[in-house]
Amino acid sequence: MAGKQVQVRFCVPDLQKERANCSFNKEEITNIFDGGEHNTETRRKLQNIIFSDPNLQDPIPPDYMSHEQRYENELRKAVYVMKKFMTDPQLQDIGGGPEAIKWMYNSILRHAIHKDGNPLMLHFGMFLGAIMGQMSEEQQAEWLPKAMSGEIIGTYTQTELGHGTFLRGLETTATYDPVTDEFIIHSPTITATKWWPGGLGKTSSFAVVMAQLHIRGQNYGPHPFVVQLREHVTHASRPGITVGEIGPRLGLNSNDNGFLRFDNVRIPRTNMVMKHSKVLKDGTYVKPKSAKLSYGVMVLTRVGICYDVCWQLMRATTIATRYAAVRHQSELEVGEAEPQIIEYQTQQYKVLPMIASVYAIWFAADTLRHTYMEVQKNINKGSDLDLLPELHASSCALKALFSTDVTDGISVMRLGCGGHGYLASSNLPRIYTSTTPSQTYEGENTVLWLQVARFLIKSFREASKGGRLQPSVAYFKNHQTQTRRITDLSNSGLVSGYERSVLSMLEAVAKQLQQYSEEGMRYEHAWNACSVRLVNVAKVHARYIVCDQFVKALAKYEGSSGVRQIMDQLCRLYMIYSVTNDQGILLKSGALTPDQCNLLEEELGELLAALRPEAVNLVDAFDLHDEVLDSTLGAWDGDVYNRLYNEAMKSPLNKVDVPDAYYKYLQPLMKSNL
Ligand SMILES: CCCCCCCCCC/C=C\CCCCCCCC(=O)SCCNC(=O)CCNC(=O)[C@H](O)C(C)(C)COP(=O)(O)OP(=O)(O)OC[C@H]1O[C@@H](n2cnc3c(N)ncnc32)[C@H](O)[C@@H]1OP(=O)(O)O
Ligand SMILES: Cc1cc2nc3c(=O)[nH]c(=O)nc-3n(C[C@H](O)[C@H](O)[C@H](O)COP(=O)(O)OP(=O)(O)OC[C@H]3O[C@@H](n4cnc5c(N)ncnc54)[C@H](O)[C@@H]3O)c2cc1C
Repeated sequence: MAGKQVQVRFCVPDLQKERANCSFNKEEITNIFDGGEHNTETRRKLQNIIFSDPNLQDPIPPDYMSHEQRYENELRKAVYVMKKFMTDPQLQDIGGGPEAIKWMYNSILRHAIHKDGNPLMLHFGMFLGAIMGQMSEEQQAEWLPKAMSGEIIGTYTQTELGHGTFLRGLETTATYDPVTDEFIIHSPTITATKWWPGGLGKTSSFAVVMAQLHIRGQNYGPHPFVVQLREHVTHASRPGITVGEIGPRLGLNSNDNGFLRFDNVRIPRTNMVMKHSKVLKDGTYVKPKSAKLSYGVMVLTRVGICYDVCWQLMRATTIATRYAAVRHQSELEVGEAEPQIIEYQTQQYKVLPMIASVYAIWFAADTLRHTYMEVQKNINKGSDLDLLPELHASSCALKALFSTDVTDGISVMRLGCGGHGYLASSNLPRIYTSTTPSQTYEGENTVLWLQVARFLIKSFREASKGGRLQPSVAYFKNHQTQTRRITDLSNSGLVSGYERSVLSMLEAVAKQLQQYSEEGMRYEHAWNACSVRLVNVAKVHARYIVCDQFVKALAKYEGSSGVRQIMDQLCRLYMIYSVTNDQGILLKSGALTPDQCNLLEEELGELLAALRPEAVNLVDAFDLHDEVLDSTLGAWDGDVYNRLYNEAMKSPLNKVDVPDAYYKYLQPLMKSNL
């Protein structure tokens, strides 16, 4: 248990001092992030088993491996994990088997096993997600056992060379042939080549393929189909299939992201993924309740990404906070001992708001997950889909906001560790390169912001007519009666300040849209001409959601008073950090005055000072195992300098005193200059 470990494990004196006085029950916080005591226990058991298994160690640090070695090493571990979970009696005790594998790959532990991506990620994430969320019961009975056991490995292939964002522009076709009861999957152009899917290059034998459904010359839009790409046993690509890997990326280089082309590949009609839309044998198309239901896997993954980036921020803040307590630099008072860098207010301003952000993200992600589950329940019951626009807008807003906040936050954590933060052994560079693509995949963020803006403008117009509003925009109903100024600076006052700012921004942009329309501009062009403003208002609305959810989550919290108190402080910090960052917007909308901004800035300084003594305890409470952190700067013991030195010794260049390259290049140069 983390609390007990504190008593017995070695750590450097600086961290001992930090840990000596903790005002709250760390274990209670650990349980929040695990989703309950039982989950904490399960995770710890799992990590004890996984991290003591020599087969899951890397033979050399992955940074020193070639492209092929990295892929092979991660695939080896992923397959080993699958087999181990199926057979190891220790794991059966804690609910082993396929469900546990899925559980683990959708938890923070996957970042510990696979440090730079994992060839089976898309299999466990989106392929299984498509089977479970998009297939009929009959189809699930056929495909799920095969996918769960690893008999088939799949991925989700949607993006093409020519189109990622604009789904309706996909060029891959699935043309129904009623004579043979088959679909013909085809890539008509170079730009129709599927491009990017994880695990596609060399790993997957099957794929869910998004293709334009054509029946008797009519295009019914993008639909998902299951296509076999590689032969059983030999794994050779099948006739009509051209498949391979797309080459090195900024990060996630073990994912074998791939390309895929189809040359009139025939699949049975029943391989169309048919929970929502169907094609009958005679070619009749059965419409879904909503055309957007086939986008459901993307929505689920956007929810998953909110958690995933939260875990990445937990890792980065743990590393940077512990390092800030161990690192001494400069002088606060002339002639005095060099202080821990965490004593500098500017350093506190780097780490503490990011620790608070972890909580903010977690609570908002949890609410989003519940909305997702409610919509799923309604879909399965066949009841109305009223909440679908809410789910779409909120999942777009939170995925876009969190992926940006966390990527920026990790960058701040790296800078907060000075030069050592730039070392691969700090793990901050890899945490960064694994997180930044979340701003692009599963919907490029600007595009998602524009989807949110579309929802806001629609809702704003609905509110003016006194129409029904979705939960996240229920506050629009007051928009005509409210004065803009807020008078109290409490959390609920600040949330209200955000509401008023969104409404003020919407009013202005709606007016501009209207004006362009009156001047004869087509709506789409007017929209484009206003899109910078539209993105801005979407961002402020997203921040409003997160602040609102944080306050609401604490209002419901029933734990100990110590934890409650520290979370109240973190919530306050998150609110003031957000509002002061956005003060230009809140001032412009008239929600705040400059004097109020000054008061908030003063309070921010006081909060940083109040939370400073708890910083290390707060990140300890995330309970991240050293293997999850994988960092010279962030390990629990704080033995930073020995770890840095030992890691440097692993550089292959240090195997010999004088490398061959010296004799080849430098020596001739140096000799010629003698
Ligand atoms: C512990 C918890 C949970 C565990 C979960 C596990 C999940 C795994 C998590 C793993 C985490 C991390 C690993 C990630 C690995 C990376 C994988 C990356 C994979 C990919 O990138 S796959 C490809 C993704 N591609 C995209 O996202 C493309 C983006 N584009 C689109 O989504 C759409 O094209 C669009 C931009 C939304 C536009 O679509 P379209 O042109 O059709 O629509 P319009 O703009 O015309 O709007 C029409 C109308 O439809 C509404 N709408 C659009 N989309 C949806 C939707 N999904 N749902 C509901 N409604 C939708 C839109 O609002 C319009 O409505 P309106 O007319 O205004 O009423
Ligand atoms: C690491 C990684 C993993 C991936 N994994 C998968 C996977 O497993 N399966 C899969 O199918 N795909 C995958 N993708 C692809 C990913 O989903 C797309 O890259 C993403 O959806 C963005 O699409 P795009 O690349 O076409 O960008 P584009 O849409 O071409 O974006 C380029 C620029 O154009 C702008 N833009 C585009 N449209 C608009 C618009 N309507 N309004 C305003 N601006 C616009 C964008 O904001 C952006 O600035 C992955 C990508 C990455 C990086």
